[in-house]
Amino acid sequence: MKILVDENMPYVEPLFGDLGDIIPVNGRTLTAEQVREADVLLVRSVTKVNAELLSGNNKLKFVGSATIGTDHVDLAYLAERNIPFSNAPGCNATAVGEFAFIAMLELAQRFNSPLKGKVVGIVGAGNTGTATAKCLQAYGIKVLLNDPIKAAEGDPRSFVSLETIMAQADIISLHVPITRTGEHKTKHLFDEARLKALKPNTWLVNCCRGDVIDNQALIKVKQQRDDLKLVLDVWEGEPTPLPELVPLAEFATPHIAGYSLEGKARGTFMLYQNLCQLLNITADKSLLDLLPTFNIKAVELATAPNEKALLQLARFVYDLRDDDKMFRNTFLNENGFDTMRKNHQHRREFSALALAYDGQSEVDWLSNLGFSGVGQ
Ligand SMILES: NC(=O)c1ccc[n+]([C@@H]2O[C@H](COP(=O)([O-])OP(=O)(O)OC[C@H]3O[C@@H](n4cnc5c(N)ncnc54)[C@H](O)[C@@H]3O)[C@@H](O)[C@H]2O)c1
Ligand SMILES: O=C(O)[C@H](O)[C@H](O)COP(=O)(O)O
Repeated sequence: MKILVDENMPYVEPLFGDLGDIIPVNGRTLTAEQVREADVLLVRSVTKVNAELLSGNNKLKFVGSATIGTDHVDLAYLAERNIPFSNAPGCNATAVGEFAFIAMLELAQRFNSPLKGKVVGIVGAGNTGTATAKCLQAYGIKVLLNDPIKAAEGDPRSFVSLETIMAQADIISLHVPITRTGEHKTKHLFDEARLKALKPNTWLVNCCRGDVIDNQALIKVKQQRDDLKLVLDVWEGEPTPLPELVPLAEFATPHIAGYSLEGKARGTFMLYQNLCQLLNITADKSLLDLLPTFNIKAVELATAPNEKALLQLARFVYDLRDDDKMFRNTFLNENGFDTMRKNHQHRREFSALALAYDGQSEVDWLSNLGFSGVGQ
């Protein structure tokens, strides 16, 4: 069995090695010719999976995408050809939630404006939005959720309108899929009018898809409004963001909010489970065996951390400033965006770091935030 795999998918060999021959490919430049003889195709978000790519292959048994988003996949075409497909919903939700939370802590430190006490509006309350809310609520932050689709489905959480978020939130974090049609379409959900209407000193965080914000309009508005602070992980026109926009963001990264080692491993693992199920074989590998031990055994806390100390703890796990600096220095290089993604040293999630402290109840919130070992 020929298994064609995006070269940026970790842990393929230990998981799929027994199932067939693994052929790593560049997902961005993958051609129909390369795919012609594949039995299994495993992609990430940069591969357009459609008739143009697949029509020359009549033996494909499975397509998997180790991502949450499916906007790069023509699902109707796969269904028409009866080619089973699965993605990996939730695989990198914790990674994105922690990324957004850490970015907010970094902004708070940079502008000497504590996160504690602010109101955060989350637009899109699915896997990544909920993971972001979980971090914020663990830290005692008031969160407003906007998700008209979930609200209509009867999700029991409280939801507010986008207008309420615009009026009340100090920070807005975007977690919607990109959709271009329909009542709830998200393409340019933040257009010029909405960007202009952001209340003074709003922090806007985008870790979902670049085109949810009109990037040209964002440049225009941001040039007139220094009070707005931006965290941008995703960009219109990836892998070529508008060069004027990058310097306008406080933190700028090349679509790596979901790049935790755990998140990427989970994505590959979910595809492994789905393929095993399809082939009717037992999935006997374990996700836990894949992950290396973290390089810090435990951090002993003498007191419950204040916000500054919390950021220090978070930086043990992920120092966003490093990725931001590297991105600014390299995004204009040829293939700079993709090269940084390919060579990215995936960070760990909070759960990799064990904390030790004597008075458990004072730091319960740290385990709710995801750190392990607190009070054990
Ligand atoms: N930067 C990254 O590395 C990264 C990582 C993971 C996911 N993503 C992107 O983030 C998106 C969200 O991921 P997820 O796992 O949370 O997906 P999800 O499907 O679990 O949640 C998306 C939520 O958005 C809601 N929604 C849709 N349209 C909306 C609208 N107009 N207004 C408000 N809510 C709306 C949906 O009802 C859903 O609950 C993905 O589709 C993907 O594009 C990016
Ligand atoms: O949709 C997703 O899951 C994310 O956007 C994903 O993490 C993007 O990473 P890629 O698949 O491009 O490596």
